[in-house]
Amino acid sequence: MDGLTTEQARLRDRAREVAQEAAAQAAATDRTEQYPWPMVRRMQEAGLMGLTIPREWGGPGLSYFDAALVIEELSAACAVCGRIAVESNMGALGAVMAYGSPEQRRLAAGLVLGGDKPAICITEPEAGSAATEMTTRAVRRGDGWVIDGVKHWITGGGVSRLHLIFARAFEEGRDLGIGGFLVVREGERDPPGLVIHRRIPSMGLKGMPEAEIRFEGLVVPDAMVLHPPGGFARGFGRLMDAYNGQRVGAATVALGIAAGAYRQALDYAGRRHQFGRPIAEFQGVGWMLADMSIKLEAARALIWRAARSAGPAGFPDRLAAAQAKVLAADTAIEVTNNALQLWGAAGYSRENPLERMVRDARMFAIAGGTAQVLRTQVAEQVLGRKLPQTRDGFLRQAAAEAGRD
Ligand SMILES: CC(C)(COP(=O)(O)OP(=O)(O)OC[C@H]1O[C@@H](n2cnc3c(N)ncnc32)[C@H](O)[C@@H]1OP(=O)(O)O)[C@@H](O)C(=O)NCCC(=O)NCCSC(=O)CCS(=O)O
Ligand SMILES: Cc1cc2nc3c(=O)[nH]c(=O)nc-3n(C[C@H](O)[C@H](O)[C@H](O)COP(=O)(O)OP(=O)(O)OC[C@H]3O[C@@H](n4cnc5c(N)ncnc54)[C@H](O)[C@@H]3O)c2cc1C
Repeated sequence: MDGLTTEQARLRDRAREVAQEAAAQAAATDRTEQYPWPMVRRMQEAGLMGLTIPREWGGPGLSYFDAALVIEELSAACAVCGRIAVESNMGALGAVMAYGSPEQRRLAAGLVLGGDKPAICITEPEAGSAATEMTTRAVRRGDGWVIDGVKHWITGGGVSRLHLIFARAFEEGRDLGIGGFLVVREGERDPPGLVIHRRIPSMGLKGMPEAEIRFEGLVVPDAMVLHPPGGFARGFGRLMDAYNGQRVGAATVALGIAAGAYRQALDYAGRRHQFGRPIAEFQGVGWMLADMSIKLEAARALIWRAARSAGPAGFPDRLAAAQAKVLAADTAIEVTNNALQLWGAAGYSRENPLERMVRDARMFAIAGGTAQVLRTQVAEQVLGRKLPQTRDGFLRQAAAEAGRD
C-alpha cells in the first residue's frame, strides 16, 4: 500500500534498526545536551549519512524521497538524530552538489560521508523571516572575499565542519546580490575570522547546538564560492531552490516526532486502565487517536509528494515543500500534545518521552520558514502573484497595478 520498492523497504528497515539504538539514547541526549556523536558513527556505519550524494562523489546517489524514509524513522526515536540526517542529505549539501565545482563537491561529500552535518547560515538577529534583508557582507578583495556579519540560531554551530554562509556580495561598492560561501572548520579549530560566539539555550532538540556565529574579516577564496545559474543577482532564489529540500527534511522530522508520539499514545491507551477498563475503550480517547492517525497520514502524503517532486538532479517543488512543512509542523504540535494528554500525569513527567517530544516538535513552525511566512508563500503560488511583505514593495506593486488599469 505504501508503494515502496524492495530497496526502499530495505532501507527503511535499516533505518528502523538504527532507530532502536537512537531511541535508547534519546533521553540522555536531551538531558546532557550533548551532540550524539556515537549515534553519528552508527548512522555512518549503516550508510545513512550522505544518502543523496551522487555515486560519482562516493555516495549511494539515492533520492530525497529515500532520505525522507530514513529521516522519519530516526526522528520517531530521536529527533536530534533525524535532524542530523536532514542536514547530511539536504540543505547546504544539496546546494553544493547542484552548484559546486568538482572540488567543492568532493570536499562536501568527503566531509559528510566522514560524519559531518553541514551548517546553513542564513538567519541574522535583524533578518529572520525577512532573510533577504541580511546585512552580512562579502566584499571582493583580490582573488577572494572578506565576510563580516553575525548569524544566529545556526544549527550545529560548534560541531559542524562545513558551513554554507549566505552573504550579500559587494564589488567596488556595488551590491551584486546574495551568494553562498563555503567555509570549513578543521576539527575543533575555527578558521581565523569565524567565531562561534555562543550557544543559544533552546526549548527542545537539546542535543543539537544552536549558535550565534560571528564573521570578523573571514577570508573566503573564489574557489569556495558557489556558482548557481544567474550569478549573485539570482543567487538567493537558486539557493532557496536547494533549501526547499531541507524544508521537506524538516517537515519529515516533525512527522517522525508525531508518529513516535502517536505510537506511544496507542500503546498506553491499550495498557492504562481506569474505571476498570483500558482507556482505549472510551470514545473520547478513540477519537483522539483517530484524529492523530488521519493527520499523520495526511502530513506523510504531502511530504512524500513533495519529496518525490524532486527530479533526479533537482530539488523538491517550492509549493509542495511549503505545503508539506506547514501541515507537518502543525500536526507535530497537535499530535505530540494530544499524545501527552492521553498519558495524563505520566505524560507530563520527565521520566517518560512525551514531554520531550512536545518540546522537540515546537520548533518546526518557526525554523525553516515560520508557519505564517510559509502560508504566505503558498498563497503567492496558488494566487500566481507576488505578495510583497515590505510597505514599499506593496505600494510599488499597487501603483504598478493601478497604472495598468
Ligand atoms: C523569501 C523570503 C525571505 C521573503 O523575502 P523577499 O520578499 O525579499 O523575497 P522574495 O521576493 O519572495 O524572494 C526573493 C527571490 O527568492 C526566490 N525564492 C524565495 N523563496 C524561494 C523558495 N522557497 N524557492 C525558490 N525560490 C525562492 C523568489 O522567487 C525570488 O527570486 P527572484 O529574485 O524573483 O529570482 C521569505 O518568504 C522566507 O522564505 N523567509 C523564511 C526564511 C527561511 O526559511 N529561513 C531559513 C533559515 S535556515 C533554517 O531555519 C534551518 C532550520 S532547519 O533545521 O531546517
Ligand atoms: C531550532 C531552530 C533552528 C534553526 N536553525 C537555523 C539554521 O540552521 N540556520 C539558519 O539560518 N536559521 C536557523 N533558524 C532560524 C529560523 O530560520 C528563524 O527563526 C525563522 O526564519 C524566523 O525568524 P525569527 O525567529 O527572526 O522570527 P521573526 O521573523 O522575527 O518572526 C516573528 C513572528 O512574526 C511573524 N512574521 C514575520 N514576518 C511575517 C510576515 N511577513 N507575515 C506574517 N507573519 C510574519 C513570524 O511568523 C513569527 O511568528 C533556526 C531557528 C530555530 C528555532
